[in-house]
Amino acid sequence: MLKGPLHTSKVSSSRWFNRLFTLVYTIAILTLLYRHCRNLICLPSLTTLFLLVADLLLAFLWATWQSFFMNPVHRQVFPENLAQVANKESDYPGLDVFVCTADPFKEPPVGVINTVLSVLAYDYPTDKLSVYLSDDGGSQLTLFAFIEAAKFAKHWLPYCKKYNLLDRSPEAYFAKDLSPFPERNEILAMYEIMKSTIKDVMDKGTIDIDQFNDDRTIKALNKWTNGCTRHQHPTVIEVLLKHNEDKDVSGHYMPNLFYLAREKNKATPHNFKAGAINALLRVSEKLTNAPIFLLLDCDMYSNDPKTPLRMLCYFLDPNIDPDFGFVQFPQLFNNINKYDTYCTEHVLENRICTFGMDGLEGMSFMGTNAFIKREALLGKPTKGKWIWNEQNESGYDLALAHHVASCSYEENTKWGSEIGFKYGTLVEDAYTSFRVHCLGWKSVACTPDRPAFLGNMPVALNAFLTQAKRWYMGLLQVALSKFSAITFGVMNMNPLQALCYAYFQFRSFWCIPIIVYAFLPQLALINSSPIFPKVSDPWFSLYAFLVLGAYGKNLIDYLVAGSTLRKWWSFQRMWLILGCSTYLFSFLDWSLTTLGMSTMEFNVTSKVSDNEQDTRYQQGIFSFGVESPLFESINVAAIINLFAFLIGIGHVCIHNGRLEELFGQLLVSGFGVVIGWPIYEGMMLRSDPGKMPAKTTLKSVCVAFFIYLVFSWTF
Ligand SMILES: O=c1ccn([C@@H]2O[C@H](COP(=O)(O)OP(=O)(O)O[C@H]3O[C@H](CO)[C@@H](O)[C@H](O)[C@H]3O)[C@@H](O)[C@H]2O)c(=O)[nH]1
Ligand SMILES: [Mn+2]
Repeated sequence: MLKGPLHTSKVSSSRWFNRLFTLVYTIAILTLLYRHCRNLICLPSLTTLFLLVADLLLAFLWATWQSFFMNPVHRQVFPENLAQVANKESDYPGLDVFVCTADPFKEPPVGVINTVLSVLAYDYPTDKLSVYLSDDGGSQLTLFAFIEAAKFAKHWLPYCKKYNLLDRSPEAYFAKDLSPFPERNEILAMYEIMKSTIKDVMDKGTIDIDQFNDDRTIKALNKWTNGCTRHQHPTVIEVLLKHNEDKDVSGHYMPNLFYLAREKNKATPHNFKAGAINALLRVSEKLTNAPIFLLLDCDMYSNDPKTPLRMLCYFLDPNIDPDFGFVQFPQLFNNINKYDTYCTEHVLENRICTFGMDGLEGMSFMGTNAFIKREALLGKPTKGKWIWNEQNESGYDLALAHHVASCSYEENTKWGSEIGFKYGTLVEDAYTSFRVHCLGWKSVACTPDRPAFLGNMPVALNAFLTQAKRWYMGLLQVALSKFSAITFGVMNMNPLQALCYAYFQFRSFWCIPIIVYAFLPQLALINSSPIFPKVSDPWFSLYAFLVLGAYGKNLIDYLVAGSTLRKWWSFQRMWLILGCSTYLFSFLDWSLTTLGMSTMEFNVTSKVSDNEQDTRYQQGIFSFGVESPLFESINVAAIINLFAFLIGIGHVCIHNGRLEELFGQLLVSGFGVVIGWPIYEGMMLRSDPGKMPAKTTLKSVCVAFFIYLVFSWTF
């Protein structure tokens, strides 16, 4: 019996209010759908059909969203009680950390080094800790950078531990003006030298091996022969730091640090990040085989060295279910502005989806920041207490590790289909998580006050919309496959949990109702044709209830989640922007890929910062700047709304009695205009480099005019 708990959980008391709201709102939705069906039968029209389809989809997506509110759970961990189950550090299980990078130019190595150093310096027994860097760019430059990083680590780790620093990413640490310790300036100087050495090599783009005189470096860098490219190269595994051999400057052993570039050739699909993780799983199994691994994106540095102790509160709990599979920490970012302009803080995902799923079968895996039981990727949970194998201390077989990282290794195996991370989608994380939960594994969310990990989000609109397009296209691939949440999921997991997954998988479907409501009422308004009930009609109050209820509830959710009114407003704007662009284009991408007219591509998000864009973003100003079809569709919607609103005002001024009939449409287009303000500014009122390119604006005006003409004939 434990004296103090390792973790506790509490079901949120707000669930009763939410359940009641869901019930009342469901009745209102059904009433509206009844009205559409009745209208369609009595007075069939294309407009009613569009409204019915849009509202049916809204109802479906709304229903999936409700599942997060049915049983939210909040948990707490007590690492201070760990000593009861593991009284010495040598009782801790081994931990392998996987850090993925894919392109030294989009993901500058210095940033990746910061992530790696922040985990190498974890407060975890060094003989139990191994860090693997997966370099999917197969780049000599990255390896070079890490040879330098390994040298710096021998100074950095003892410094962190001596002063018990909280910030163990050097960049984050030096950015803060903390009270200086005696060695601070010396370490800072070393860090700056490392940075400039790497920068020089990056600027040149090649490495002159002759300049080195130590054999180990020469041997490692010589693995790149002339014909090597990022798409064609042999497996490279380098042991950069070896426990039991490499010591830091204070004489303590270092954790292991491995560099891995799996073999690539053009004939074998490499399956993007999922392929990289699977190679990591196999290689690490041959080298250190820790029972738990932590997966990190290269820009997600650790912000708290005690994080592994928090996850141990679950893994070491003697009473934990044997089907317990992973602990997910939230994805938080350190560059979000106070308006959350692009809604990249993901307030609802982090504060509602997380706890909502945690109370069902467990938080979904997010691609990074998760500590996962190795077994959870190898098959179904086994019954009985979890027993792990001790790490392989007797040395390891590097030749075997090379073998399992080769292109041909996965041929005719279950890797990617039954075991490891799953292939066939651009969102290996959401899909693998879904399949793992379907097998019966459980998970929890761990949300300490001090963020466990911090990363960066894009600060230019096109970069974010493109990144999100990749996510939603990937999710669509799952939604419309035989592993869809609403078919396979409902049959293989708690149906509410399946609905949670459906909420993500079907997100692109938002584009249909959003586009219907961004164009139909407006075009009808331009043609002075009413489509909503008159203000005096009792049906109008139903609409009013539905709209106010949805927006009001959403605002409450935002505020209860600890966010602000301003951020909520940005969310409303981005929801419509995504609906008119990203969601729509992810459908297009999905169609082209499914028809075989385009191949699936994982475009790595650039982590290079641009000062001008950063400044603009911090001021809450949109960065458009580049020509993009994603902007065109947003502009067209904005133009139509403005035009409709002005014409609508004209109609009601000329014909006194029309206000009652057209009120709903005026309101919708007026809302469009208010919410679209930054877009009008970008098109007409700004002259800085972040404005909307004139060519994009011009194209949008032409398309908007064309749509106007077509609809003028139909109404
Ligand atoms: O072929 C590839 C492509 C990407 N990556 C790595 O994958 C990570 C994520 O890539 P990024 O471009 O940063 O994508 P994001 O959209 O920011 O990533 C989110 O979405 C991904 C796909 O759903 C998840 O894998 C990530 O964990 C999640 O943070 C990065 O570390 C990359 O280096 C690879 O290792 N190999
Ligand atoms: Mn990323």
